[in-house]
Amino acid sequence: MTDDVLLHARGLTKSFGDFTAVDGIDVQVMRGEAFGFLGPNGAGKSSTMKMVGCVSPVSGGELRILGMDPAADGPAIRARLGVCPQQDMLDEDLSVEENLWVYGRFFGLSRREVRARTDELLDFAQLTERRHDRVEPLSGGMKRRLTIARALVNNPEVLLLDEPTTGLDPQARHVLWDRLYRLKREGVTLIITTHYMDEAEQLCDRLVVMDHGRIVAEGSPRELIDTYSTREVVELRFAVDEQEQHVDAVRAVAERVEELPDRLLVYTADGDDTLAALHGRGVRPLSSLVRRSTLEDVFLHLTGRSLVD
Ligand SMILES: Nc1ncnc2c1ncn2[C@@H]1O[C@H](COP(=O)(O)OP(=O)(O)OP(=O)(O)O)[C@@H](O)[C@H]1O
Repeated sequence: MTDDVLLHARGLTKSFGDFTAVDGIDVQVMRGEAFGFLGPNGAGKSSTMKMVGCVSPVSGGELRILGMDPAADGPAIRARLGVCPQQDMLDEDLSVEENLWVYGRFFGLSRREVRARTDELLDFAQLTERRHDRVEPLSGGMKRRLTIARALVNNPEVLLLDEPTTGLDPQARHVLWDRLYRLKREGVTLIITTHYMDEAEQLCDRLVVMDHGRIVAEGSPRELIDTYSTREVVELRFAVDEQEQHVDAVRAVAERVEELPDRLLVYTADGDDTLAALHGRGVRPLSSLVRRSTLEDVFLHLTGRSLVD
């Protein structure tokens, strides 16, 4: 294993009694990467992150972080990690800057070091003007940015982000993504869990798709889409109760069709050609939309289910 491998997992398993939440996964994350775990709720992403964050013991298999074993070297690993858990866990009665101070002191930084770092982190989190405000009334996006700033207090080499934008509105998500791009440019390795395919596509250089504790595919977003989907997808919506009667005609012109309750997804290299062929066969949907394939299509192909089910 080289120094460039920041995370190495082989057969990594997490069990809760008889239940196996993470079922023997193999993963390698390289220094400087933005690496994602994409999967629906319950896939085992948080359980994996907690083992990587050294807050939950490994049940089986091998795990090395920064070349060290969490069972033996937990504190040494944690000192070089930043962790953003799913819940912000800020001290809401303290001010923005006090939250950073408390955390810095917790990491054993001197008062002087913490204060110097605070200015930098408030600037990074775009919270300088709110530094004296109590945390409680801040928006969800601001609290998330403060949580990330707090996780950066110890200048970590790796930042773990568990569902970083869940619950945020679109604008707040984009601000947060922008901050994460910046960290990536600065060389921080990002390990991200998400059930948002657009987040995985935007942020991740490489990712694994997880389902029921297992990895079902691995690659860059582009590679996964090229391997498991077609270039384009045509979405067809029909009048109530009419979808069923068109399915055979649609299947006759496309190699793959997925039936969702409210629409048909037609997988094709060229959406406009497919629409013309459907028209020729007398298929008249209420609406049609041609779009490019996404990781959502990859997940549907691999599992037969939608990520947001
Ligand atoms: N402490 C626990 N005890 C028992 N079962 C657990 C525990 N923690 C997680 N699980 C179960 O393990 C499975 C995986 O949970 P996990 O939180 O890792 O999934 P996830 O992919 O992160 O989903 P989510 O986004 O909902 O957190 C779920 O079925 C969950 O109920």
